[in-house]
Amino acid sequence: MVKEAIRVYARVKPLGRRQQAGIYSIDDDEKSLSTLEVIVPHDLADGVVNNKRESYKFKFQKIFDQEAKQDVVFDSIAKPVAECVLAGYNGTIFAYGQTGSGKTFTITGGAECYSDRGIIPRTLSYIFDQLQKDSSKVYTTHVSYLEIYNECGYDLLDPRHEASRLEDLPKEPGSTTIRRSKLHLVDLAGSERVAKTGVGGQLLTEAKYINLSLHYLEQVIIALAEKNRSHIPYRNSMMTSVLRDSLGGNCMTTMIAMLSIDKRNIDESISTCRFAQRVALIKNEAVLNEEVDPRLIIVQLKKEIQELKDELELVTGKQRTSELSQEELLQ
Ligand SMILES: Nc1ncnc2c1ncn2[C@@H]1O[C@H](COP(=O)(O)OP(=O)(O)OP(=O)(O)O)[C@@H](O)[C@H]1O
Repeated sequence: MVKEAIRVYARVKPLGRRQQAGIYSIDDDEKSLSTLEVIVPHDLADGVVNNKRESYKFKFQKIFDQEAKQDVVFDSIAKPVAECVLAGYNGTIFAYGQTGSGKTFTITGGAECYSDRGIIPRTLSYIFDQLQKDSSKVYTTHVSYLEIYNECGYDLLDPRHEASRLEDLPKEPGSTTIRRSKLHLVDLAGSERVAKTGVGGQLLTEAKYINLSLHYLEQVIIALAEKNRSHIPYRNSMMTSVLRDSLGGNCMTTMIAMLSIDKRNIDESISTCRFAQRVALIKNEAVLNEEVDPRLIIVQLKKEIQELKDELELVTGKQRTSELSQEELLQ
């Protein structure tokens, strides 16, 4: 069993041409955790004397700055998780942050050039490369691509694109393998509050669902970070039900906090960092998912029975039939 806290990384999205950077600094220590310091200057509109905090410091496993390329992010964050999955542990990587902070770019990738591909394509090709190299084992893989929209699940690999209930969505069972592991690569919805989005109609309904499911995710995180909490409210939303194992369970989990250091988005970035610090308190216990395969046991038992039958026939000279007698059938 491997007991370790959820690993929390941060990635700073490059500034757009018209954006102005807020004041921040990164203290990237190779040997220990990295620190992000965000400075929010006092606003004179709040009065000359005010006690608002000016400097906020947050610790991360590592912080990827605006220059960080996709291959570096994959090597540091996703490769170790893929290695664990190949060894038989469950793994999850999820990206959290406000709209436009780079979650999809990091998890799926950008469409402009091949080197912009993100964690999903890189992890899949890495896993399949490793499977091909290892001829000593038999591997079975199941892939599902799930979208949760307004509390309904959609299997994106199913051309019918119909809404499904959680029980009906494809699972990754792997029941014929001896070691089975699940890998979740998750791109969450934007984390900003409904009030800030200023939308109505269908978009408002969507924003409310997003807020609600992120709210339930937050509740689960808070409950998990508290010591001695016996009830964790996983069943409140589809997302927390799906991620149940990944959060506070049998999984090696990694979170990427996506930060936009544009001046206007500093408040949202600070709230993303606060959320990340709570997530970093959660400890998961990953166990090797090793089990005896019932199909292999049946094959082994059949072989043993045949050998015993042959032996008996040799000793008694009588051939035994496997057909049941009338008496046995009636029992
Ligand atoms: N590290 C990066 N380098 C270059 N471009 C980036 C980077 N991160 C994000 N972008 C670009 O910024 C834009 C917004 O990013 P993205 O769509 O990934 O945000 P998001 O957090 O997934 O937003 P939403 O919550 O709306 O899904 C995209 O055009 C994306 O290509």
